Amino acid sequence: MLFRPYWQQLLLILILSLLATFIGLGAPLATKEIVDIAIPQHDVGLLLLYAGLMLASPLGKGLLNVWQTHMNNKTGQSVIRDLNEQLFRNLQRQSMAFFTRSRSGEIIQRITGDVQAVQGAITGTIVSAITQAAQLIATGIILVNLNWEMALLSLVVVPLLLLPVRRVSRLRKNLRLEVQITRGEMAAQLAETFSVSGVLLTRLFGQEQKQLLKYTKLNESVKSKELRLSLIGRWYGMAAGVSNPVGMALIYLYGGWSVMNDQMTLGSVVAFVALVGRLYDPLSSLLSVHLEMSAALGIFQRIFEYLDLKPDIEDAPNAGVMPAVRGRVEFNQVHFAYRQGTPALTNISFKVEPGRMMALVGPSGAGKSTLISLIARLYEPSSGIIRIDGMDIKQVTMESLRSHIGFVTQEPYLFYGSLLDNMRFAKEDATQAEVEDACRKAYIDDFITALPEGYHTIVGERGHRLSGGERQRIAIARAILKNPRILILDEATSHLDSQSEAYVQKALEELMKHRTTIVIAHRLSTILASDSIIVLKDGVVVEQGTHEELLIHNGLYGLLYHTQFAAANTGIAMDQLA
Ligand SMILES: Nc1ncnc2c1ncn2[C@@H]1O[C@H](COP(=O)(O)OP(=O)(O)OP(=O)(O)O)[C@@H](O)[C@H]1O
Repeated sequence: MLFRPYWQQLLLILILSLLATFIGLGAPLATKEIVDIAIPQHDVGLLLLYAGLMLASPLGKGLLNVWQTHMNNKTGQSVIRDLNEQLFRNLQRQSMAFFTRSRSGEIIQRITGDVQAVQGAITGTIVSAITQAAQLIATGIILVNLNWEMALLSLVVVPLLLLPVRRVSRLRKNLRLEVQITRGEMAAQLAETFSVSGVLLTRLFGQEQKQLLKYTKLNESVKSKELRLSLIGRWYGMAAGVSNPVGMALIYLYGGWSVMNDQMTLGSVVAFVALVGRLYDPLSSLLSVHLEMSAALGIFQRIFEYLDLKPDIEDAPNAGVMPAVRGRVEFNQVHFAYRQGTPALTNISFKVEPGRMMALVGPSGAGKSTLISLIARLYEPSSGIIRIDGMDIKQVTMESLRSHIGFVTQEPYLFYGSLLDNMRFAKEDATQAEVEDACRKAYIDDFITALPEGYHTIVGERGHRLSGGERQRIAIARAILKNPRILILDEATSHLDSQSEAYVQKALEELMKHRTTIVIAHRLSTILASDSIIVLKDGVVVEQGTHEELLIHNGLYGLLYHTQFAAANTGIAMDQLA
């Protein structure tokens, strides 16, 4: 499948190999003529001719080999490039659920390590198999023509080579797979241990030794398995090496006896022995190709598992582009579960009119984050419909849907790069002026321009050089730049100092203007500013209405509200009280 686009190159390689093989066969045949004809007949001219042929033949073969090896590598490298790209593409299509159940280090290892592990098999083995097979066939034909009895005799050793192959290849396949799985675990551990949060956690809990031990164990296991892998290969190589002289001895015995009885010329025997070498070489190479391939097979399976991975959420076949919207958001009897049997959301229904603001409140784990993630189709409801301006979000492309939605999360992520690049993630072609304008509206422009490198300041992998409040305002500026109709906000629970808090609050007010906003609210001011409130508990809407209505009702919201008031001065967020 991977080689299909390169069939022309493969054909050319095959032709080049056949040509090289035939040209290479000239040397032993010339030996036969020299021994049988030129020397006995004292023909100097013929001797010179065949001697010349003996030189020309390897030269021609060598030149063709250089070209063919280049073609081999080119095809192999192209296949690897395609494989890498296809893996990347397919990973991009996967749903959030896939990434929450995978370890990021393992994903990286699968793309880099696994592809690297089969690189040898792709560039070297698959293509060299063609060459070796060509040489085997060409030599075989000539041998049969020279003397078919001896040709048969030379095959006596073949079973010796073939017998252990099955067992050896199964052993190697399993071992190679185990090595790759262990390497995946190592990569995952590396990624988790050396992430900023991982390092912090390890240091604070003094777990360095324990982690080192875990890593050492994995490392040691890779070493011993690699050693076993190569040892198995060596034993097999030795068995193959011993079988060659056995074949040669048989041929000399039979050939010598035939010459003594004048049934064969000496030249034929010499040429035959030289040619048999060319039969055994590709034969053992082919078998090593087989071994190499079977070892790589397990890894290929892992790669194809990733290539064939079907995304949980895909665009409908007839999905259209969501046009400009006014921003009416509606949930109709929506159910959702991360795992079957444990519902995270049950029968959720509500409407938010364009430009209005709805607050989500409720205890921790109630399903607030889950609910907002469904709007951008990060997860798929098990039943029910979510509509934007009356359009079922499943009937439009995810790209167009998400282009109308702005997300500001509690832990805004910043890629490694300049602040400007990070801002342009929201709008690729934004001019510097547009970026600055958005930052001004998000009350972060002053801070950025005061930095020595201003908008060109590099922010770390997770923006760790910035404080929580600054990061949030950057995220808000990013959303302003994107200018979506629908805004989804997860208000930070982490406490900012009152000045940062005021800045973030002002930035948010700017951002929410004229947009439909759904906010996971932790601050009373946000709740009071909302047009409607939904109270979630255990994935169910327990109360729904305006602040006044809910207060009169005096249920969970009433409780939350009063305790919030009581705690207002101590700065405890609403959900922590529930
Ligand atoms: N990826 C996931 N896989 C499985 N279960 C999950 C996943 N994400 C969340 N949950 C579970 O779903 C439930 C709802 O979680 P959710 O994060 O939506 O709650 P929340 O109301 O936003 O809580 P908080 O205010 O503490 O952030 C929780 O019981 C949580 O453990």
